[in-house]
This record gives sequence, C-alpha cells and structure tokens, in this order.
Amino acid sequence: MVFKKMHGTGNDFIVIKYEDFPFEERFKELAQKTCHRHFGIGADGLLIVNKSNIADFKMQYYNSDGSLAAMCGNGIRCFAKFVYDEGLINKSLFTVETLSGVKKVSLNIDDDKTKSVKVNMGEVIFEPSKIPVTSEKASFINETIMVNDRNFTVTTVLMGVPHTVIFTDTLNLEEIKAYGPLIEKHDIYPANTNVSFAKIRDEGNIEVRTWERGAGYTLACGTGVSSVVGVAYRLGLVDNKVNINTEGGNIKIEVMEDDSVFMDGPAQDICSGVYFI
Ligand SMILES: N[C@H](CCC[C@H](N)C(=O)O)C(=O)O
Repeated sequence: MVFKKMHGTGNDFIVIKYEDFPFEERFKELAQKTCHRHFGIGADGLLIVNKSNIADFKMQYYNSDGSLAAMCGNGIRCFAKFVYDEGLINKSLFTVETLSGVKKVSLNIDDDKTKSVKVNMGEVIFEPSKIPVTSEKASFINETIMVNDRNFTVTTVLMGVPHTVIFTDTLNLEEIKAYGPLIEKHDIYPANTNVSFAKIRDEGNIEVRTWERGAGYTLACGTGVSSVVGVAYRLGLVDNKVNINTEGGNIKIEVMEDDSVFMDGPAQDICSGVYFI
C-alpha cells in the first residue's frame, strides 16, 4: 500500500488514499500496525483521503491506538497539502468533510510550495451538554478534578474532539506523562479526553504540551492549541491573536468575534513509500 509520511509541528501522520486501501473495516487495524514505532512505519495517527458528497474531500483520522477521532488539527493541514501536491485539486481554498463538520482550509503557497495552511477550526464549544463529560453543571470552566493524590483545575471543551485544558506555571514533562493518561481516562470523561497543559508567557504567547487521547504524548496537537487559546481568550487571559509554542514548532491561533478559531501552521513531507500490509 502506497503511503506518504508527513508532520505538522512534529505531530506525525501516515497519509493514504482510500482507493489504495478501500477496506474501511480494517482501518483500525491499519492504524495500529502502520503507526507502530517499531513494527510499523511509526506515527501519531493515520489519515485517509476519501471522496465526499458535501465537501471537496473527506478526511478520516485514526489515532495510533486505532481509535477513530472526529477531527485532527495538525492532520488536516497535512491532509490539505497532500491533496494539493498530489494534484487532486488545483485551488488553494477548499473544504474538507470531517466527523466534526466541514472545515475550510486555505493553503499559503509560495513558488508552488505550501508554506503553511490556515484552517477554520470552528468554534470552541463550552456547553457540557455538547461535550462527552458527566456533569450537570452549566459549564466546565475552572472545575476541580481529583486525580489520584492531586487536584487539578481544568476546563473541558469540544474542539471537534474533547479537550481538557490545564493552566500551569511550570510545564513538567514527567508530570504531564504521569498525569496525562490518568486525566485522559478520568471517569468524568466517558469518551476519554485530550489533555493540554498551558503556560501563558504573555497575552500573545502560550507554551502548550499535550497528552493526546489515543496517541499519548505528542510534540503538538492542533485541536489542543486551538482549545487552549479559545479557553484562555474566554477567561480574558490573552489577546485574540496568540502564538503557540509546542515542542514540535509554532502555530498561530486567532479567535474571531463569533468564537470560531483560525489555526495557521506548517505541514511538511517526510517521505513516501510502500507499506507491506
Ligand atoms: N493530533 C490531533 C488530535 C487528534 C485528536 C485525537 N487525539 C482524539 O481526540 O482522539 C490534532 O492535531 O488535533
């Protein structure tokens, strides 16, 4: 099976065309096998390029553990570059159907090279009734949850997928990798959650490190950084335009008046090849 490996700020993906592996019932197994860092190609997730009846393309995304996710921010930037480079579309502005709705993408092309991709991620959703979280509260902002021996103040939102945001003065990777999986699977999250730890530098700069549902610690998370800025802006902690530093690189986020979030970041090819399924 032909594949391309790509990354968006270090969040890496295997990208395939549906027609090269038209077996949807095997996508979970394919993601688990191809994403394996030793027995496979190695990646955080698998992106499948498919036809859509309501948009220019359909994107299907599976985490490395094989779980299906409704949206992938870094992934949709790679997806957009892939379909343009493969000549599947010849315009730089187009739409991608995802399980969390149709997203508009805009390629920033310079001498025929995609420099960056801008994505309308849609709005950050704060209402708990629309988020897979077991809470009767009207909102899940600055809630305290107990994780083993520690209390965390969290805000949980839906950015296509559930994201739990924790503001902290110190980004300690050991702690993130210890508590991330416990919060990911906390019993208040019946569908589990992604967990982003955010350190606000100033009103225009935030450092974010994310433990991802179904993929573990990744070098960046597009829906994660979008969630962080959406929450920080709602809490009055930052301006509406923020530069996010992730371990894998920088992403620009802008929150619009209607609460929709625009993400602008890189998408890069790593290699292409044939995978022996
Ligand atoms: N890396 C992805 C996150 C995918 C979400 C997935 N981890 C889930 O919600 O299960 C991103 O850039 O948005």
